[in-house]
Amino acid sequence: MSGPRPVVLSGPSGAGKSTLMKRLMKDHEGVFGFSVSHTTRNPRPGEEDGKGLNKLPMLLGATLLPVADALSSEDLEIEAVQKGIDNGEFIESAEFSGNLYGTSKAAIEDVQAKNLICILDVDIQGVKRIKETDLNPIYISIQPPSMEILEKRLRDRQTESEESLQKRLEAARIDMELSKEPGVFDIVIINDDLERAYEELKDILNEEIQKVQEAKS
Ligand SMILES: Nc1nc2c(ncn2[C@@H]2O[C@H](COP(=O)(O)OP(=O)(O)O)[C@@H](O)[C@H]2O)c(=O)[nH]1
Ligand SMILES: Nc1ncnc2c1ncn2[C@@H]1O[C@H](COP(=O)(O)OP(=O)(O)O)[C@@H](O)[C@H]1O
Repeated sequence: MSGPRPVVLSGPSGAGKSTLMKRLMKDHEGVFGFSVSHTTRNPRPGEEDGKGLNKLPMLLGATLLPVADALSSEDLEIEAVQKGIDNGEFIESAEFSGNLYGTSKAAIEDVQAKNLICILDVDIQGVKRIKETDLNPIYISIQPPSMEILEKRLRDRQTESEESLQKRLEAARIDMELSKEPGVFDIVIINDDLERAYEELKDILNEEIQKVQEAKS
């Protein structure tokens, strides 16, 4: 299959991946599609199940399984995701900050079937797992200018409890180190000034964007 290459966007929570991705999708209508992740994390206000532009639509695992009195609905969701993973329905999965996240093969196929550039937002563990597959995406890391600025952005976003925020900062330290390893990412973009970071992102994707636009015209 010779559709457009997918794009993996990775980097610490709070680095600005969603902000950049939403802008990219808005400015290039009909070019990108988002690989909708499955997760056991609780939805944030404004996030809706199964809707592409909302960051992380949830897998309502409980609806996929027979009712089991002994299990809470959260357990059922975890079990459903785990079952999908065990059945080989996921290209990758990882635990992040106490929650399970995964990319189903169907999520990617849905986007690729429309000949769109598939964007995957995954953590560094996901990047490593995707490297073992034949997906062949462009690997992009979005990094904050510093830990201090990252913490401020995460606090200002007001989406996390103190505990969740600390877990994200801990994961960010690891991510920032690993992203420096040569050969992991095609490009590391420091999201200091949003405009400049966005221009850099568009530049690296320019060739694939043009391919999709030409195929449509
Ligand atoms: N491996 C993997 N990581 C994911 C997936 N979806 C989201 N993530 C990562 O999980 C982390 C937390 O994501 P999220 O809960 O959306 O929080 P946010 O990044 O702070 O908005 C981020 O590093 C995401 O890149 C997925 O399907 N697989
Ligand atoms: N370049 C930037 N300058 C200042 N604030 C930013 C910048 N990029 C993103 N933000 C803000 O930082 C917060 C985290 O960004 P977000 O896109 O949610 O990160 P991620 O998806 O990587 O977790 C958001 O509140 C966003 O508005």
